[in-house]
Amino acid sequence: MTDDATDDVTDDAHERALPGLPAPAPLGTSALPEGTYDGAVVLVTGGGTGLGKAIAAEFARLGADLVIASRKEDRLKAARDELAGLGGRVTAVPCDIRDPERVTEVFDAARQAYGLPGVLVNNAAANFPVPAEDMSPNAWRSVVDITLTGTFLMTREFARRHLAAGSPGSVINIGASYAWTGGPGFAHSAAAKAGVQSLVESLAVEWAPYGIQVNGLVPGLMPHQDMTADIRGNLDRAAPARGHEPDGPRRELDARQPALRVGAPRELGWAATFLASPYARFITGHTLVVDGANWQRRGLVSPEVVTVREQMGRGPFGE
Ligand SMILES: CCCCCCCCC/C=C/C(=O)SCCNC(=O)CCNC(=O)[C@H](O)C(C)(C)COP(=O)(O)OP(=O)(O)OC[C@H]1O[C@@H](n2cnc3c(N)ncnc32)[C@H](O)[C@@H]1OP(=O)(O)O
Ligand SMILES: NC(=O)C1=CN([C@@H]2O[C@H](COP(=O)(O)OP(=O)(O)OC[C@H]3O[C@@H](n4cnc5c(N)ncnc54)[C@H](OP(=O)(O)O)[C@@H]3O)[C@@H](O)[C@H]2O)C=CC1
Repeated sequence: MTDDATDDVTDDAHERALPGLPAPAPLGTSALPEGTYDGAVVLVTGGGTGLGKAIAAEFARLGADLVIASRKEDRLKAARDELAGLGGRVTAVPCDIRDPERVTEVFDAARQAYGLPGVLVNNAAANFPVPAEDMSPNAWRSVVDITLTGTFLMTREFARRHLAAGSPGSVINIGASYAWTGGPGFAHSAAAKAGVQSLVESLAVEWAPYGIQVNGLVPGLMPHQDMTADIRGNLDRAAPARGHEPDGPRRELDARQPALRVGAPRELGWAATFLASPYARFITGHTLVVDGANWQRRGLVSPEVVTVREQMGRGPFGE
């Protein structure tokens, strides 16, 4: 199984003789002992694509049985076959996390296959760039319902079942740093991710007495082949490709990160396997950011202001 991001420092970094942050360890290696997740069941929403699949892969390498859940059955099945090659068993369950009944069914299917998942990774989310003044009520609802309400429904079901069973569990919510900074052009997603962040802090306290950990995990820019056309288009506008390797490494993206490289999806997977492991049992209510310090990069004088409409190549409002 591959992950898409480059391990190399950029051409720009070479030109400027700066190394940037070191490349990650090779795909397929792990800091955790072999078999750390033997006998564990890990449920990953959106585990059929992108970062969710990369997270699922790292749990699988350490012995976990996986349940992956999302709406599109074809992608889920392809990912199931790919992930099964890593050792553990994998079950794919079609589910729209906005629907509480479907959410119940995912947990029923997981229990039937392997038992109650001990780890839940709330990775599924929705996002597309749109100026706020153009956003329809349904566009807002769709992103907030998937990203925030879906995360809550999954987490609530997970906790109810663990509370009833008297068993411990670990929840990891995948966030985004614009929960803290705001996300111009992504007002719906940024607001939803701020809500997801808040859930981490509320629920960690509420459920620690029962043995349930709730943590956040925030990826920086981690391009992958499953990125939606909308998000990819946004990146292309922000950092135009230099004209070759359309699906290859994007060195112009690397040059815009303090690390002088984007993140590799496996770097997020490694962080997730640590947070849910026996070596992180006193960590709860915490959000770990895996972004090479990109979100702290700002100054009193920043690049010239370009409105979201201009960034998106849209005309003036109302025309
Ligand atoms: C600053 C830092 C930078 C950083 C930049 C990098 C960002 C990093 C952070 C990344 C965060 C992520 O979550 S990345 C994850 C991205 N992945 C995904 O989004 C995958 C899932 N997405 C989807 O399935 C779809 O995109 C989505 C629309 C959200 C959900 O599908 P649904 O079937 O529920 O909804 P639909 O019925 O199709 O559409 C619902 C409404 O949304 C509207 N809508 C849909 N796409 C639209 C669009 N592009 N522009 C406007 N409006 C849109 C439709 O017209 C509908 O409104 P009406 O016409 O009024 O009815
Ligand atoms: N890639 C990046 O650089 C960054 C990503 N993130 C976060 O990382 C996470 C993964 O993003 P990424 O892998 O890039 O994006 P993807 O678009 O690849 O993943 C989104 C996943 O969510 C699933 N999903 C969407 N809607 C629903 C729904 N209603 N019910 C169930 N599943 C759903 C999709 O599957 P399906 O369509 O089959 O339902 C898909 O597998 C997200 O939380 C995102 O916000 C944050 C910052 C940066």
